Amino acid sequence: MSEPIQPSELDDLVVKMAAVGVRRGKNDLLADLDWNVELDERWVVLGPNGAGKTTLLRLAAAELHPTTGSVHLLGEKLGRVDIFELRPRIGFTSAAIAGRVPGEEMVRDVVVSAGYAVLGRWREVYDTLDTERADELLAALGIGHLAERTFGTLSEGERKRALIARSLMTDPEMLLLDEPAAGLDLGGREDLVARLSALALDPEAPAMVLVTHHVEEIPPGFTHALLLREGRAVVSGLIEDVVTSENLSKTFDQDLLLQRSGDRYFARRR
Ligand SMILES: Nc1ncnc2c1ncn2[C@@H]1O[C@H](COP(=O)(O)OP(=O)(O)OP(=O)(O)O)[C@@H](O)[C@H]1O
Repeated sequence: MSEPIQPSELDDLVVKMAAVGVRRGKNDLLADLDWNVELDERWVVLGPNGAGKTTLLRLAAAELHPTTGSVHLLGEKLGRVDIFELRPRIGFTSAAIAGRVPGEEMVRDVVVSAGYAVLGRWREVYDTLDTERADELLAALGIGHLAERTFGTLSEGERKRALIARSLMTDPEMLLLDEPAAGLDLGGREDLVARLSALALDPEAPAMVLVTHHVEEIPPGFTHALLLREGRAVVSGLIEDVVTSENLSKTFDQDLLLQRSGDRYFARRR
C-alpha cells in the first residue's frame, strides 16, 4: 500500500494522479498512471489515436472517476468532493462540448453562460460585469467583433476561439484543451498556436494541459510533456527532455525524426 497523500503535498499541485487506471469491460483505457501538474506548468499530452488522451483529460476535468488509483484535482480528491463545486474551477474545451452548443446561441452568451455552468440558456439575464468580461475575453482571442453573431455562423477556427474564451470565463485554476487545433487550416492553426503561446507565457494564466496529435501544434511557452501509448505513460517530464525523436518513435511506433526550428517542433518519418 502506498502512503496516504498529505495535504501539504497538494499545495502547488493542480493534478495529482497516483496509480490511476480506467477500465471499461476488459479494456484498460488508462493503466498505472502517475502524473502531477503544478500551478505554473503548461503540459502537452501527445499520443496516437486511442492512446487514452481524452480519457485522461476527462479525469482531469472531473468528468470521469478512475477505476483504480486516486485522482486529486485542485487539492480535492475525486470521489470525496462535490464535482459541481469543482468544475467551475476547471476550464475545459473539447469537440464534445462544441457539439453541445446550440447554433442559434449568441457568441457572447456562449462565453457568459460558462459562469452559470450552463449551455444553451441564452435567455438568462446576465450581469453587466459578466458580459464585459466575456467581451474582453473574446477580444483577447481576436474575435471581439463576433460577440453578437450566432455560434452556428462561425468558422471552425472562430468556434474554437469562442470556446477557449468560454473556458476562461470562470477564471479557472486549470485550463484543459482537447485538440483545440483539430480541423483548422494552416492560418487558423498558426493563429491559435500564437494565442495559446501568449496565454502559456502569461504568469497570471492558469495551469494548462493541451492534448494534440501533432508536435507542430505545441505552443511556445509549454513547459512539460506526457507521451501516452495504449493507456500508459511512455515518458513524462520537461518538454525538451521528453519531445525527442527517440521518444516520439516509441510512442507512435514509427521511426520518426523530430526537428526544432526556433521555439517550434516538427516531426516526420525518417
Ligand atoms: N466506454 C468505453 N468502452 C470501451 N472502450 C472505450 C470506451 N471509451 C473509450 N474507449 C476506448 O479507449 C481508448 C482510449 O480512448 P480515448 O478517447 O481516451 O483516446 P484518445 O487518445 O483521445 O484517442 P484519439 O486520439 O483518437 O482521440 C480507445 O481505444 C477507445 O476506443
